[in-house]
Amino acid sequence: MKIALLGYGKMGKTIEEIALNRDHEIVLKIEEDIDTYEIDKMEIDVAIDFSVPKAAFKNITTCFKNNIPVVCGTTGWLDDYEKAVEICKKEDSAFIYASNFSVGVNLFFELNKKLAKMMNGMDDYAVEIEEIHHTQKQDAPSGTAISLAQQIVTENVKKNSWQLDHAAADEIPIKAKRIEDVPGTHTVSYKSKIDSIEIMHTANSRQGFALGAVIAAEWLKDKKGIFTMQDVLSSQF
Ligand SMILES: NC(=O)C1=CN([C@@H]2O[C@H](COP(=O)(O)OP(=O)(O)OC[C@H]3O[C@@H](n4cnc5c(N)ncnc54)[C@H](OP(=O)(O)O)[C@@H]3O)[C@@H](O)[C@H]2O)C=CC1
Ligand SMILES: O=C(O)C1=N[C@H](C(=O)O)C[C@H](O)C1
Repeated sequence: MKIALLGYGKMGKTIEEIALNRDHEIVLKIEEDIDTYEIDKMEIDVAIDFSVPKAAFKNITTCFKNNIPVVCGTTGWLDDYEKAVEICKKEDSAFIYASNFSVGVNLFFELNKKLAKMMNGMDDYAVEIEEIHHTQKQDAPSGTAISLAQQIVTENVKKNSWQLDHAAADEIPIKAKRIEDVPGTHTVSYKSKIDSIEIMHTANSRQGFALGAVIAAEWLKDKKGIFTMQDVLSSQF
């Protein structure tokens, strides 16, 4: 498979290593404005975007306009997600966005949904999310923490949204910590005077995110439409 890497930082480099080990070819590495590169003249099977929040929307939609399917892991640009989906549909292209491509985190998401369903109505417990990432991270809270919060909101009748730090009664507080070299740790806790319940996912490296993104790209290559990591994993496991 011929892969274009949109973003060649920590994740782009880890994805390259995994893609080469799985016999794919990296035909393009983009590190600046996508218009600088002549992607319309290139043969690309799939693009994988792990860039920066301000570049993701343009990168993704430029690929759709050139009939290139896109796997996107960049976080912090989701105000434009629906617009990207519309453009993908109009161009009859293919798209997967996931706040987290690791298989472990996607299992953790399922656990989070189950626990949220069980805790709905347990009013003595206060729910909170904490995420810890490396100090270079541009966005806060993390995309994964937002996904966890959205999953809880779907299950909990008393919570309508999330808020960084100080939350109102109908909001889930998210604490974002930045500590050097941490790849990504997420904790969901329910605390009462009597006891606490916590679930936690700790990434030990970036390998899990990168492997998940390459698996998603292999899955997406010849498809059309809008998909999620759940679609990918339910067809694999
Ligand atoms: N969904 C998931 O599973 C995961 C998502 N992420 C997300 O992926 C993104 C990238 O993370 P990470 O690799 O750690 O970040 P890095 O900062 O290491 O890499 C981002 C790269 O994008 C480059 N870049 C800047 N402008 C553009 C542009 N216009 N087009 C393409 N690339 C550009 C940067 O170049 P320069 O440094 O020169 O500006 C940099 O090399 C983040 O949003 C992060 O939250 C990370 C891990 C997992
Ligand atoms: O920036 C990162 O590094 C990560 N970003 C993603 C997020 O915002 O959730 C996923 C992972 O936690 C690493």
